Amino acid sequence: MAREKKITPMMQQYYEVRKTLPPNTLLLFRLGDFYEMFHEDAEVGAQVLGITLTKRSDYKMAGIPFHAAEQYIGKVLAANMKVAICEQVETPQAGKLVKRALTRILTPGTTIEDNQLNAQRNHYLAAIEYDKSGFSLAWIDLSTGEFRIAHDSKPDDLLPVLVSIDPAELLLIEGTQESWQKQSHNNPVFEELIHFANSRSTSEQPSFQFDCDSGAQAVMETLGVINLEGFGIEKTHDALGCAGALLHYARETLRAEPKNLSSIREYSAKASLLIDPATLRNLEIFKSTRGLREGSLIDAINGCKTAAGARLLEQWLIAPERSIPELQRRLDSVEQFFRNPMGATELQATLKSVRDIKRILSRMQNRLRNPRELGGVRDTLLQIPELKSTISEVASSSPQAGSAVPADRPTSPLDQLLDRLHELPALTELLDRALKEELPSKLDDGGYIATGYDPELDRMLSLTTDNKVWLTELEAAERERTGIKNLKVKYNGAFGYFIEVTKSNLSLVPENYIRKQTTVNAERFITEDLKAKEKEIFHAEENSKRREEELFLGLIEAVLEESVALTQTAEALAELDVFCGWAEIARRWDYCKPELNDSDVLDIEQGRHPVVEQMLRKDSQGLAGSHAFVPNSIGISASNNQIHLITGPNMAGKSTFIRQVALITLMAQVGCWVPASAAKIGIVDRIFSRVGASDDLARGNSTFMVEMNETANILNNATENSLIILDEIGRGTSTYDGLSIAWSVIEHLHRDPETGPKTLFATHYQELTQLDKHLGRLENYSVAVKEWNDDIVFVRQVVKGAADRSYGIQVARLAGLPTPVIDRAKEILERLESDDASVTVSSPTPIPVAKPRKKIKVEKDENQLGLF
Ligand SMILES: Nc1ncnc2c1ncn2[C@@H]1O[C@H](COP(=O)(O)OP(=O)(O)OP(=O)(O)O)[C@@H](O)[C@H]1O
Repeated sequence: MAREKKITPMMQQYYEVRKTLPPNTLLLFRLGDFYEMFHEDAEVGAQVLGITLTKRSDYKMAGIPFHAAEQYIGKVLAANMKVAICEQVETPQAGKLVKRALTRILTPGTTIEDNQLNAQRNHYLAAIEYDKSGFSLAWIDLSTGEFRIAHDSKPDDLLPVLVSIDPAELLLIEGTQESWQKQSHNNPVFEELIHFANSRSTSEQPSFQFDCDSGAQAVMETLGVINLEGFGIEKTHDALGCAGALLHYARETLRAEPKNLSSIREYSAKASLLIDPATLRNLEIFKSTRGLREGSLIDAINGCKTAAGARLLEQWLIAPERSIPELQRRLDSVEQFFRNPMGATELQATLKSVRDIKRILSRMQNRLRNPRELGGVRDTLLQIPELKSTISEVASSSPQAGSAVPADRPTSPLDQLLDRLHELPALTELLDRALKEELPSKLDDGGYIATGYDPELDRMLSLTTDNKVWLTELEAAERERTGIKNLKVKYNGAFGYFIEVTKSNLSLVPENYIRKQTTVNAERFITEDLKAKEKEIFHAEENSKRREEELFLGLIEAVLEESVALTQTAEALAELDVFCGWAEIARRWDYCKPELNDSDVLDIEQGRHPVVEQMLRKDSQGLAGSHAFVPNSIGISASNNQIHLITGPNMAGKSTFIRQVALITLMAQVGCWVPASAAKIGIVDRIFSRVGASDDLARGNSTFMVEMNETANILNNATENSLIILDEIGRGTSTYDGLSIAWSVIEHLHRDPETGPKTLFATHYQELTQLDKHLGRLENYSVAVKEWNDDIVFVRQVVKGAADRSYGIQVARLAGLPTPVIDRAKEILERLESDDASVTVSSPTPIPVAKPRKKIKVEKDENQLGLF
């Protein structure tokens, strides 16, 4: 009979913890100064972290030093895996098994450690449920305490916000992904959801965790309220199930209640400007088509000096507004700083020394505390009085820069900001008095409480310093007594304090020295006196360390008592940062304050593309602005000139123009000033785009399929308050199919006799320009070029009227196509345009007999047009 292998008590402890963990989790098991992984975890860990795999008795092991654990954990999370931390929870004693406990599970969406978060970006964990009642969504940022829910019967209306928040981790009900796969056939919503789930860490959870009633209960308990009315949320809100799932997951991973959640807000698609996922990508709102921040709108309009400011900007772009009063408040606030550049610059300089209070608070509330972050609270609070007085000065100065400050000033849009900035003098004074100037980042390092703050600590510390003096004196005295000139009193972790005598002096060692250790060149001794003193020193050090930690916890408590005021202050600081940044960008790039109204008109004078303009300026450094952006105006209204059909040569600037109109509208609806000389923006409910040809092979879609999916989405969801930009629709298929689709799309958008979504339609189909004769609200525009001999010069000016030709061959020549190819193309074009398929052109290869271009004649036929 095989003898059963005996498991050591420590490994028993390990297996107990290991069996409770969720799948895809690596267990880091603390053994002294290392976190060890065993068995399969060790194999996976060694591979993911690039560390050595070793074998101990009959199991595999891999370890990482505990002090460098954070960087290794970051790598595991980046590989979309979870990390469970099992710590030693008592001081180890020889011969006794040390107690261990699972203290935390870190997952991609719940980590709150500073070095695992991107300071400039929000870090969300989201839960989704999609059933008969519609689409429910909840998301949480444990690193800041933001908590939101949303429900909509139309999933299309919540996809924009889901894609924009870009959660690091997603919770779904068990079996969800499989059911989405089954339903995805030709259903763009499911396709988008599958793609979305595949591109991030996803955990499927049992369905009871998504139960609405228990979700409501969990939310109330976590927020410490008896109902949710104070947050404007019904107890029966459909997304409370998702919210409950998030809380359950957060509790499981933190191994405690999340302590930094104090409110929950509902996101309403109806109150927001919606930008569907395709348009977010096409307009390069959060990242460029190359997947980088550089080249995106958010990058172009980010003038923030603090990470919290950058995160607020992201939140505002995630949910652009439709509420004019809120947008007006933002625009007016920017104006104050725009008109007071000195004040704004001063504020920005001060903001640089402000710390990320929201994230610091979240960590403190969830038991991750260190002296340096506590010092961050102090350093920030110390700036508040100065910040407030500068803001007051800015608020007091009249809109005309340089004019006198009125004694009794009228209310200012900045008053609201001032009210939310709390000085908290008592807490500031306490932290200032209690903490040293320079602070360690680890609590264990000690030495962070200032001298004079606590007499008891000072007494204990003086004991240890006195003891150290005693040791120096002992060294001098023993040298004197023994005559050993190089005798040293030293310390190491294994033996504590000892006297070291080199081998050559051993004959001089007195009798009371007790030999402890021999090294290559010396012997180490102790004495009774030295041991007694050592005990005294250790005792004093331990006591002072304990006392210091007690004081530290007292300070943390004092900070947490003010967490509401501190959170408000942090939020106000973030706003201040966004406003000052926008004012600076507005000055640097000559932006204007848009006028907002609820009309159906967009009226932009001398508008520019915010990103292309900045790129051109960068590229033209040293060329005295020879590549300056050419501004263009537009006046478009849903009830008057609803559809602008824009033709013009390749490379003329059609796409840039239609995108800039969409971006300017979006910028106005987040409250930012806009790149134009004047702009009147009638609030829009949605921006749609069908731009460029991008295939989506990863999702199994061809270029044309993507194009048609996006077009279908637009036609099904656009309202008369929407803005649509369509770029070369129909180009992904044969000319006639494409032209016919483009044509009927225009007719469809124009079908209502009174009004329709404002549409900018860029096309190379010259035939469409004739539609203006029959569609009353369609106008032709073109991007002008100048002809010079056989060449063209781009002037980038949008003018009224249709373009006469495409100049594709001239542009191809500019692109460097070989001359014979260009000449041949011209020949072919002439033949095709001659309408005569029978003409033989002398050429190396016979020209394929193409179907001649049909002339299109437009005839009035009630609502439809005739094709001949
Ligand atoms: N108003 C402008 N001022 C200066 N440069 C511009 C302007 N508009 C466009 N450009 C430059 O011209 C380039 C081509 O513009 P764009 O892609 O908009 O042309 P297009 O007419 O849509 O071309 P195609 O029909 O081939 O797609 C842009 O990359 C940009 O650098």
